[in-house]
Amino acid sequence: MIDPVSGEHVDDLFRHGPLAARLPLLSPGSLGDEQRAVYEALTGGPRADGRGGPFGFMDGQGRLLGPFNAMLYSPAVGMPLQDLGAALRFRTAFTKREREIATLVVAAHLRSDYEWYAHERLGRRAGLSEHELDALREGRAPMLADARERLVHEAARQLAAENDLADAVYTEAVATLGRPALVELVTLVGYYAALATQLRVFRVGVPDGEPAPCWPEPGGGRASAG
Ligand SMILES: O=P(O)(O)OC[C@H](O)CO
Repeated sequence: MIDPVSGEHVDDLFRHGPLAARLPLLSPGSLGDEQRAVYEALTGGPRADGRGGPFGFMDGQGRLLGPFNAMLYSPAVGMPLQDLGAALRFRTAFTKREREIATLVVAAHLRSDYEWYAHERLGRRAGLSEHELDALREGRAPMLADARERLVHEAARQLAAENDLADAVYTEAVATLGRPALVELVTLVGYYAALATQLRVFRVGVPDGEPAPCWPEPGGGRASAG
């Protein structure tokens, strides 16, 4: 979409401002007790250990990047929010590929640069191929041999695009995944949509020095990365 005043692509506007211009990064030394507890849950929890992932969520001064800085501003919400994210990352019944397919569908649908940046790396580590990642980034269905993965993709796509599931997909999801996993999937889509909204509102981009993803133009071309 073109901004009528500046003539720039609106999606690109979010990339050009200084990182976290709207929500200054909080230094570890400035945190109160409740903020410190959230900080320690994030930096001492599963995201930070060997299973945590290959993406940057802390800068050289120990300040949190991505959606995690915002969690410090409201520890009352930030603490359960980070724990919900950890539950979705580490404690569901999904395979890593299934989880990252669903997450990347949301990131691509909402064109969330940081979310894509982080989960593209997690998806690659979970075994998603470059073809599969390209298809997900471009909003296409990847060629998935596994029936469960195809269902996770279609359900996540429908949830992200329509905030609902049609009866046919719902029925197939219950039969294939089971009700507990379907509850987890609906929650996962809502969680990453919430983070993507925060990232957008607070103008949080990818970490310094990392390339932003190339989103497709509405007509089928590629938007330039900022
Ligand atoms: O809750 P996580 O661990 O998936 O982290 C948030 C993402 O990295 C970015 O949206």
